[in-house]
Formats: sequence, C-alpha cells, structure tokens
Amino acid sequence: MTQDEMKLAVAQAAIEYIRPKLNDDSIVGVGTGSTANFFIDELAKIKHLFASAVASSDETAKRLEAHGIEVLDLNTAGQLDVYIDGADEFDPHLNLIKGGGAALTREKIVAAASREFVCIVDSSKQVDILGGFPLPIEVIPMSRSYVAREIVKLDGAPVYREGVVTDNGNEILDVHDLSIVNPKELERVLNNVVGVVTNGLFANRGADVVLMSTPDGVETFKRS
Ligand SMILES: O=C[C@H](O)[C@H](O)[C@H](O)COP(=O)(O)O
Repeated sequence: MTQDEMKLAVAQAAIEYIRPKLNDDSIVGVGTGSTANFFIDELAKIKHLFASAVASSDETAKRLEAHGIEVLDLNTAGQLDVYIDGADEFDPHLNLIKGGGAALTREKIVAAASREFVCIVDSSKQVDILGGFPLPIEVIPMSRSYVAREIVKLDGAPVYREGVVTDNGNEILDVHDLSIVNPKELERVLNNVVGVVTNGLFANRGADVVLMSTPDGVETFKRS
C-alpha cells in the first residue's frame, strides 16, 4: 500500500466517522495538508449532508470552494461540532506536532473552537515521544532572531524556514533536537516567548480521536 493509498483510506474512515454526526445545519472544520486534501475530496461526495465548512488555511478554503462547498469565516460560524485535520506526529496521549505546512496558527484556532478534533494520519506519524519532527513555531517577522535565541536557551536548534510566509504574514522557525517529554508544559513555555504567535504543539488541546491508516486497515485511538 502506498502512502497516498493510506491517506485516502484514513480520509474515507474519517468520512464514515463524522457522517452520523452531520445534519443540514452542520459546519465542518477542515484542516490543511496532503491528508486533509484527501479528506476534502471525500467530503465533497457528501456535501448534501452538511451546510458549510470552516477552513484552516487559504489553500484549504480554495479546495473546498472548488468542490462547491461554502466556506464560512470562523467568526460567523461560532462553535463547530467537529474538526478534521492531519498531523506531523502523534504520541500515545494524542498530543500532536503540527505545522509542517505552516498552517499551525489557524489550525489551532479552529481546533480550539471545535467540540471534537479528529486527527487523520498514516502510521509514519506515530511516535512514543514527540520531537523527531522539527517543531514549527510561527513568529512575528521582527522577533525571529530574538525567539531563536530564546529557543537555544531551551536546548532547541531553531532553523529559519526560508521563503515561507504564513497566511497571517508571519515566518516559521523549525526547532530541531527537542525530546518533548512534557508537551503541555513546553507548549505553555513557548507561548510565553514574546514574538511567538503559535507553536506546533497541540497538547493542551490535543486530538480527541486519532484515526491511523496502516497497511492492514485503519486503527482508532481515543483520548482516555
Ligand atoms: O501546517 C500543516 C498541518 O499541520 C498539516 O496538517 C500537517 O503538516 C500534516 O500534513 P500532511 O497530511 O501533509 O502530512
């Protein structure tokens, strides 16, 4: 099974997971990335079952609209029932690293505004301890060097993601060499560094459910 076939399988599993929860008024929160793109294409097939969507990036909004799905601003939508998105890593407690596609800030906002966060991944994203994937941090451009120096004090090795500007007009530092044994605490500490807009740890609001595609089928993990 190729990785794309696994992404398609988990996207289809997510559709089956959310289908019973949908009604004519439902607004679906939709994430960003290659796995989320498979989900969007599958979601389009059931667009008669829900009202509209909220997107976590401009790219996702465009893809949803190309399928004829109405995209609402989150301020108009209010609280969402469900948010579906991929991740770069997940651990046994369903803490996540996200932001490989630089969409972490809007993703974290939509996740926070949703009752249930369903994370869709293939088995390459499963880890015991987060940090093998460099942790993305969105920063206000003028603060980039300052934030990088603060991260070095935390034993991280920040690398500027050159040429990338987020949907919010900011920049990304990718932090290597972190072994994240306490993701909730590190998420808070990083949020307190002046100039940090968002860090890619989704721990204080991690996933509620992870659907993980494997060559043998899709496994479900629920937050205990
Ligand atoms: O900023 C991007 C997002 O956090 C993505 O959800 C994450 O990088 C996973 O993307 P993919 O499904 O392409 O591996």
